[in-house]
Amino acid sequence: MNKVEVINAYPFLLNGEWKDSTSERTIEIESPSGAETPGVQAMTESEVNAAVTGAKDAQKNWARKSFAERAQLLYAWADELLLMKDEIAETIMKEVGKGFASAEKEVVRTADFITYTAEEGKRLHGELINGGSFNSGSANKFALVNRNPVGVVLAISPFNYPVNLAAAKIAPALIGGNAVVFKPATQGALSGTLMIKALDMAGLPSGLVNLVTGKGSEIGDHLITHPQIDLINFTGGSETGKSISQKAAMVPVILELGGKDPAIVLEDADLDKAAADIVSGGYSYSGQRCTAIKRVLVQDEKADALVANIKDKMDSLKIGAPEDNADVTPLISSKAADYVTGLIDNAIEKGANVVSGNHREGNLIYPTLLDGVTTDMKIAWEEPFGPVIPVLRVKNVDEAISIANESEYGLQASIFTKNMEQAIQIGHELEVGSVQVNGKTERGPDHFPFLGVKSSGVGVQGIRKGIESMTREKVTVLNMTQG
Ligand SMILES: NC(=O)c1ccc[n+]([C@@H]2O[C@H](COP(=O)([O-])OP(=O)(O)OC[C@H]3O[C@@H](n4cnc5c(N)ncnc54)[C@H](O)[C@@H]3O)[C@@H](O)[C@H]2O)c1
Repeated sequence: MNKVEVINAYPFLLNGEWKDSTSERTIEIESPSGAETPGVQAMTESEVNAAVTGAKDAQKNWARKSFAERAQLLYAWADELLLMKDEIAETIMKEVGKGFASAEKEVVRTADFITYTAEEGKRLHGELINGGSFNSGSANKFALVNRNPVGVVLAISPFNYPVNLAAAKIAPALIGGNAVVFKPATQGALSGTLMIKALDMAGLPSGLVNLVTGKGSEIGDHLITHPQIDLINFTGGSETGKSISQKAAMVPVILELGGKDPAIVLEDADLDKAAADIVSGGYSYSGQRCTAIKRVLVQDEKADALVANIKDKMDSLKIGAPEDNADVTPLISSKAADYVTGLIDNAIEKGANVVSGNHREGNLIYPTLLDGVTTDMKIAWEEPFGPVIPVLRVKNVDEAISIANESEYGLQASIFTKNMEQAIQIGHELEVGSVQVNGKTERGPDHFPFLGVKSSGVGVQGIRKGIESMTREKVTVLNMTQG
């Protein structure tokens, strides 16, 4: 392979070669903490076309390989990633403002994800169905059901886990026999490029994964509507996701979108545990997580005690620079910080009490706790993607369920109670993909199924489900000669 050595802007990988764009345009990456970073190439439409057609060609050979052969590439990729752990973690830290220790964890988790995916792929054994088990069927018919690749997967990832959420699309796609066109988020593209460099070092066949860089708003539509894209696997905001799914027409989509995950705290809850989980679930990485706790619904009787407990625990949050491993760091952009400030201001205007926070230095928003939030405030419904938690006091369980379900989102929900039976009953009522009983909302471990309903997504991921979602069943019917 050629070396990735351009200083001003990273090259992209197209059909086995690291290249600069003929557009001679590059895109600057603005570091949230003001660190110096290179940019990425603004690819032209014809380069994007070459990425898709190159992937289409490479996929044919790859699909002929056995699961065990495909797994070898993934094992080697995981090894290379770990060798590059420090370099990638430093890039994540600078590019998206994540604390160094968390960035390192992201790389290690990604290597684990890739290795597990290789193992899981080897266990896709297919199925044999006997026709005689259907009343009017025949015992002389057998269906052999195998999983075949869909073809070329377009993987579009968000900024917040630029390595993990990208590999969570690429690895299952590859083990399933697909090729991938990978478009990272602009902030996240440097970490994404290094991750692909590791894959290239691991022996990636030419064209099997092509890297496309450029602004989503400029090349996104061209990519999504490209006739040789066979499946779109997107993680990002709900509005972008909805627009992608409309434009994709008959092309299957997997969408992991926004959330407004509630922590529902019942009167018998262990308040200390609930408060600790709300603080880490709501404020870590400044709340820039799809599964961050984004609202608290607490029964009136326990609200004062819970709010006081959360406030106490917020004192231990480290606020500042990603280089110092702070929990709360500057938000990804000034636009993102303005949005969060707007939500806080709207809540205060409408009568919410600031228990803690509401202080801003540049893009750094101090962890903010708002009490007395009511359903006429924007913060009750909108996803801040920042370090602010609204507390809504409810009369009873029914009101908590009703407010939880009124949201357009349905990613996850937490229920804190000692009554398991009640937790399970409430869980059944909640319109979300996953319910966490006595734990914060979070993704993973990565082999658990992961999905959102309503505006939070379409399709299921989580290692095995991800492989299944990016392959399709192929049925071969054997009609045996009658004896
Ligand atoms: N459900 C999940 O698993 C999950 C995980 C992480 C983040 N998210 C969500 O992602 C959002 C934050 O991430 P973000 O700010 O990077 O999201 P975003 O929607 O701004 O961008 C996501 C990706 O889409 C690309 N994009 C933008 N416009 C496009 C277009 N017109 N066509 C094609 N691609 C386009 C971007 O370049 C980026 O790669 C939050 O809403 C968060 O909840 C969801």
